[in-house]
Amino acid sequence: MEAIVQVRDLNKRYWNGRGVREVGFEVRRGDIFGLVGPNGSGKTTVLKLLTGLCRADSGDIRLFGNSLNESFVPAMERVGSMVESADVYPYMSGYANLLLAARFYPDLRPARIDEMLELVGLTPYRKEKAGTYSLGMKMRLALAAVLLSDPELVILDEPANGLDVEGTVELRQLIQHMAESRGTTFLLSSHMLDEMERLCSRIGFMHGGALIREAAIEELRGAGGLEQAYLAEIRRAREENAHGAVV
Ligand SMILES: Nc1ncnc2c1ncn2[C@@H]1O[C@H](COP(=O)(O)OP(=O)(O)OP(=O)(O)O)[C@@H](O)[C@H]1O
Repeated sequence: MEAIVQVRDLNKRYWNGRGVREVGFEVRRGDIFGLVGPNGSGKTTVLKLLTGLCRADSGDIRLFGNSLNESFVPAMERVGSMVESADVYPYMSGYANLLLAARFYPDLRPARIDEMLELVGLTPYRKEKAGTYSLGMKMRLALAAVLLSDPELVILDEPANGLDVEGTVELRQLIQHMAESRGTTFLLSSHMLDEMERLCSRIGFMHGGALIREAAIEELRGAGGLEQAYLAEIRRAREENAHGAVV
């Protein structure tokens, strides 16, 4: 399977000395790759580096084979992302928000906006100002904007944040449907281990700015599940840290 995301020796150090170091992984077409790890372990930083929201100190990022440094536009044109914020314009209706997002894609069929509103369950609220939406509804609207252009790679930071149970299940079904039917590739981060176990095909464990393990979900399920593996990995990394190992 074609590698859609290739990350090698990625380093980013913020002014306070924290960030990510020597991160490397690959995501293949149709994979649903989940990054998990404690608060501050570097998940969002990796996703920000991959979407050009911040610049790496060193390392190589390739999306669809195009280097982010050398060919940013070809690397990003088939990517949809929602990292750090699910921004919506509060004084515009849900529909108008999507209309605004659609201006970046001149070839988009107008009906696509209605389809996306239906997909994320916002059709009944399409005329209401997005400022009146709940957190979960704003998340759904932002997700609809990400999916408008039918991206081949979707990068989402904590996508289930603020979603209710039904919304979480719908999001999972939507992601799985897109991965299976269209071969859409997903790179996600989340703290919801149960959800990640149900959804993802591969998991990357982050700790202290490093990617400490990568595993197929079947391997983790066979060995007692994601939560158990997660706790064991984090404990091991902390112990190694305490003994002076670089983690
Ligand atoms: N703009 C910034 N300036 C300085 N330090 C930062 C900045 N952004 C992140 N950091 C630090 O880099 C480290 C990684 O943060 P990051 O947000 O990537 O972690 P995370 O795994 O996404 O955390 P969470 O699960 O809490 O969202 C943390 O120690 C954080 O304090």
